[in-house]
Amino acid sequence: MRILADQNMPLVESFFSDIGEVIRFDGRNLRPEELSDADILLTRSVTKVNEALLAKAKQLKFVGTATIGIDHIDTQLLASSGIAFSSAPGCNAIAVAEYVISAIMAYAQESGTSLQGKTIAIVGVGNIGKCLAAKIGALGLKVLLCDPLRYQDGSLDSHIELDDALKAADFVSFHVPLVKNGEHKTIHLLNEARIASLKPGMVLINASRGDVIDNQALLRALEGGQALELVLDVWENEPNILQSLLPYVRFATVHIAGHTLEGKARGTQMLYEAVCNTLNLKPQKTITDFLPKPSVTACKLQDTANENDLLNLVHLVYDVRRDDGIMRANLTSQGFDALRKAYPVRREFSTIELNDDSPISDKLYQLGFSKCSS
Ligand SMILES: NC(=O)c1ccc[n+]([C@@H]2O[C@H](COP(=O)([O-])OP(=O)(O)OC[C@H]3O[C@@H](n4cnc5c(N)ncnc54)[C@H](O)[C@@H]3O)[C@@H](O)[C@H]2O)c1
Ligand SMILES: O=C(O)[C@H](O)[C@H](O)COP(=O)(O)O
Repeated sequence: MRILADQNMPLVESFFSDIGEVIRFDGRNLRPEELSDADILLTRSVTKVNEALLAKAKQLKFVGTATIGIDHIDTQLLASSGIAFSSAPGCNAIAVAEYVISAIMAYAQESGTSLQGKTIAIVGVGNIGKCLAAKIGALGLKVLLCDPLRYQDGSLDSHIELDDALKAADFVSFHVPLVKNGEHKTIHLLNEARIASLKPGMVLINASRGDVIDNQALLRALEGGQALELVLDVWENEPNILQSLLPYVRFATVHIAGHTLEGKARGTQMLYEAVCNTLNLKPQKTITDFLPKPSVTACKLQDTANENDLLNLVHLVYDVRRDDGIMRANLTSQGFDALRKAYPVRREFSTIELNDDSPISDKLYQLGFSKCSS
């Protein structure tokens, strides 16, 4: 069994070496000939799986992407070709939610803004949006949910129209899939007219897909003096992004919101389970067999702990400004993809255990920190 796997996918050898020979490829430059004798193809988001790529595949049984987004995969083609397919729904939802939390707290700290009573609109309330909504109340933010599809199918009790959310909220965070056609298309969901309608000074966060915001229209608005705060993890036309946006962005990162060690490893595990299912094998391994122990695993909170300590703990685990600094310092010399490949280790809040008897313990648990096991 020949298993082709993206070079940026962790733990493939650990999970798959009992199933077949693992051959690594460069995700942006995979050639159709490389698939001629492949049985399994494991990608991340940068490989377009389409008719041209599969032209020479003769024995492909399974295609998997260790990501949540599937806009790079022609799923209809796979179905009509009898090739099993799996993505990794929710694998990095916690990582993206923690990215947004870190960014909002860093913004509040830098601007001297109190978050108490401020409003966040979450656009797209699937795995990530729900995860974020469950956590963000710990910061005192009021949550508005915008997801017409989930409201229509009855899985959401409340829904605010996007145009109303954009005028009302203090923070707007996008968590929609990239959909290019149809009634609920999301390409340029935030178009020129909607950008013009944004509440002045609003904090706009995009960790979904770059094409959800018209980047050129955004740049024109900013150059024209529109007052906006921006947190951008995703960009139109990655890896060749519109660099002239950068000076206007408070926190800019190279599409790494989902890149915790746990988030990426969960993606690989989910594909391992899907391949086992396709091949009628019993899965034997989980990420806990392979993930390294974090360097900090517990903190002791005193009864004097306060909101400042909450901020410090969040940023002890993950401060988005580390990644913003890396992007600004190295984008021109190293390029977008190289920075993604060399992404430093990042762990999730849950890797830290905290005692339950401090004034901020419950809020930190809500954000995702763990309770002391002893
Ligand atoms: N930056 C990153 O590193 C990163 C990581 C993971 C996922 N993502 C992106 O985030 C997206 C969302 O992830 P998810 O796990 O929450 O997906 P999901 O499929 O669980 O949820 C997406 C939600 O968006 C809703 N939606 C669709 N069209 C909408 C519209 N026009 N307006 C409002 N809501 C709409 C859907 O009804 C659904 O509830 C992914 O598709 C992916 O592109 C980015
Ligand atoms: O959709 C996703 O899951 C994310 O966008 C994913 O984290 C993208 O990362 P990549 O596959 O490009 O490493």
